[in-house]
Amino acid sequence: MDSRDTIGAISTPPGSGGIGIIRMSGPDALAHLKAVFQPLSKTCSFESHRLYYGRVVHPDDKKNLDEVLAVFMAAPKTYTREDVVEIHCHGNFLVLQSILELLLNLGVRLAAPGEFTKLAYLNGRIDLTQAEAVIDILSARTRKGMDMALDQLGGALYKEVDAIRTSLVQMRAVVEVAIDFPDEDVEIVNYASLLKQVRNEVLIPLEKLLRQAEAGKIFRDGISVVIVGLPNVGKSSLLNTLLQEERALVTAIPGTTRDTIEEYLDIQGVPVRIVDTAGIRSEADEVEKLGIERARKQIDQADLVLFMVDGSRGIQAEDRQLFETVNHKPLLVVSNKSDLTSTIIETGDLGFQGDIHSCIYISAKKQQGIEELKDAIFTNVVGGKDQWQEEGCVPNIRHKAALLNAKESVVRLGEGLAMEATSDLLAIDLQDSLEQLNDIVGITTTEDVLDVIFEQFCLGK
Ligand SMILES: Nc1nc2c(c(=O)[nH]1)N(C=O)[C@@H](CNc1ccc(C(=O)N[C@@H](CCC(=O)O)C(=O)O)cc1)CN2
Ligand SMILES: Nc1nc2c(ncn2[C@@H]2O[C@H](COP(=O)(O)OP(=O)(O)OP(=O)(O)O)[C@@H](O)[C@H]2O)c(=O)[nH]1
Ligand SMILES: [Mg+2]
Repeated sequence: MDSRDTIGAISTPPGSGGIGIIRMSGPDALAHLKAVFQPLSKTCSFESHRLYYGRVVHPDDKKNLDEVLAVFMAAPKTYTREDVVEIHCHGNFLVLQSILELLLNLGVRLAAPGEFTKLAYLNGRIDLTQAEAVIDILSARTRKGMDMALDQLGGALYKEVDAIRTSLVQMRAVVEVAIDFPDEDVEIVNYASLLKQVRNEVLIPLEKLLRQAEAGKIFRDGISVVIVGLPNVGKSSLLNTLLQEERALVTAIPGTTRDTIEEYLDIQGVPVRIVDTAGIRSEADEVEKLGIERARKQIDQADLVLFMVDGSRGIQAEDRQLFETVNHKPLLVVSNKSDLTSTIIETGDLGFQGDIHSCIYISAKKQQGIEELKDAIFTNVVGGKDQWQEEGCVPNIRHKAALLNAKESVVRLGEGLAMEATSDLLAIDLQDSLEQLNDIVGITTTEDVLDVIFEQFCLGK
């Protein structure tokens, strides 16, 4: 990436919206704006961080491309720390494309996905965890996920990792003095106090972050829940009730759902991908058979299976046969149509080993028992509400891998201190753990890791 060129992109999603924004960053951003922008006020001096009203006009034929608001933001107080220009157009993708094309013809380079945010990171406005938080914000599917990402964007994770880093740097200085003056009479390394510092300032905070990564994982990554059962038990009705929307066709004819249907749901902050499937039966036509194949694939990938039976009919031989084929997955038995009769479903009769809470009685049609079902899903995947007591930032999978490596070195360091090992040995473990933490915040992160991170962005961010 040549820091001297000026990049540009459409920063709003394709499609129509109220406003669409084109963004440029780089030393020529203002010159390019001046080339295409015709102010409608007499006093347009492009003062930094001021919106100006005007038109974008083609420099050659003076064709009016749109009525816009434009802003110039002078470096370094900008998103990228370079000069930034935004042109706020009407939210029509054709308008945005023609203006972007004009700018590209003037010499602007089309930005790579995430390049604006990468500049913000490379120019030191944010650290790598904050850049990653921007991705999480764009992809958050629940308010809780959003809140977690905003905390991280605010530097919550950076601060915790940085505090541990500071402590390691301090200890390294002590140990290095000892390496430089090996014959010093006074004992430079106080093993007992260093050991205490390692435990309190490094090991305990590392373990806390690792616990938070584990507990928060579900809110970050979400889960996949698939509704499985014989035809006509009410699977699609449940999907519709959960979504509060007539998403799937519901009829009294068995075999209504042919393809799998997936949607997203927020269950107490957990992003849940919920999949409705074709009812599974042996005598199925060609199309239905393909649907059943798809259902099987979804079951394989699912974190949780909702095994639905028609409670008004009780458990049938076919239910039992189907159950055997999904019994290896984590599952909840859902007895539907509780509005008709209140048969007690013996989950043992299915061959189910779970506890009695594993059968939930609902009426998808009358919307009864739905909250209980959501609670059961939440408890099943989070393992009871008590486990999510700890607040605080949630390291992602990349951070977690580095934290585990850091912990390994720190444990070794602790052992070294307990044995009063030589300073150069201690220094190696100190350095190893420090490097892992440097990787998290992006001090020493390699180019290929950065590529993987910033490729996840969409264009214009
Ligand atoms: N129009 C618009 N809206 C937007 C953004 C944007 O770039 N443009 N954002 C981004 O995509 C987000 C806001 N994030 C931003 C973060 C930092 C700065 C920024 O200029 N920071 C300067 C301080 C500016 C000041 O103090 O006035 C800095 O940190 O030095 C701007 C936007 C969401 N909304
Ligand atoms: N009384 C009653 N009827 C229900 C309930 N849920 C679904 N039904 C009815 O059961 C029939 C089948 O419902 P669907 O939701 O289409 O069942 P499905 O499991 O998706 O069926 P397939 O797609 O064919 O596998 C429809 O006539 C629904 O109105 C319920 O809770 N109570
Ligand atoms: Mg259906």
